[in-house]
Amino acid sequence: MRASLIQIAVDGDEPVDARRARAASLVAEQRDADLVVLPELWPVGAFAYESFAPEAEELSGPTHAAMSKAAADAGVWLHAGSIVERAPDGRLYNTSLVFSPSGDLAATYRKIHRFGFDKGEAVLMAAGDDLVTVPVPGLPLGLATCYDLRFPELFRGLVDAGALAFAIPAGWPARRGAHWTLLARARAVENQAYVLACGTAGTHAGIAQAGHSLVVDPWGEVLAEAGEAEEVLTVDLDPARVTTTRDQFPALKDRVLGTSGC
Ligand SMILES: NC(=O)CCC(=O)C(=O)O
Repeated sequence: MRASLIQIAVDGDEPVDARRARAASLVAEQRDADLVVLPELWPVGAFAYESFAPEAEELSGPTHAAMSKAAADAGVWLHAGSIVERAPDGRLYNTSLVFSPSGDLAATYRKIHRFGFDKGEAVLMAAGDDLVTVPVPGLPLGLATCYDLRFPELFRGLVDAGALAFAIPAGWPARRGAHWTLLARARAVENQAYVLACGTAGTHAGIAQAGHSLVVDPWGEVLAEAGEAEEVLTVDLDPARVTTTRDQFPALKDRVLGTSGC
């Protein structure tokens, strides 16, 4: 199984429509991949809070249309990163869209842990409350978004739901780049699962992005890591590696339920 992570640059001076068209053509080029992953809120920028409401879309909006076509053109499973979703009740969500190779919307995930404490996403958006896995053949994917990476209990829940890999789109700032790589490896090691962590490059709303998208195997080894600039990271995954890791070092079986509060 080949995965491509598209670490697209999200710069404030590029119009959203132009970036959407650019992302669609980058996805459509990934015909050799089985699975393609884009970052969090790449149309608008994860820290461009003032643009959230004006650029919010319905689930069936312009990003859905462009990504559905791109997935079908390339014939890939596409985790299209996330959009600012305007729900029918008017609330905004940070919502990930996953498309099948025929371009059908296979899953959505509304980010559970919102970033910003008492401002930004945490006050502008509503929180999701559903764990989501996607039955990608051979490699069931658990979904999480950016700040979710700091909450290990979410990932345990995804493992219990059958995930062998986690897809984590992000808009992670450069100033906490060390946390990004450390936490991505930790989630892989403790859950004995692949981590596909796709961030953004560029600078928007004055926040330089970390880049450094990475793919980590179930033993915690970094298989590939991007630099700071826009880049497509391609890596071959072996789903059997998850089961052999879990069989040969069966730490997940030693969990003592009830001690973690979940
Ligand atoms: N968009 C985000 O969720 C940012 C998360 C972040 O900056 C952090 O966890 O640190």
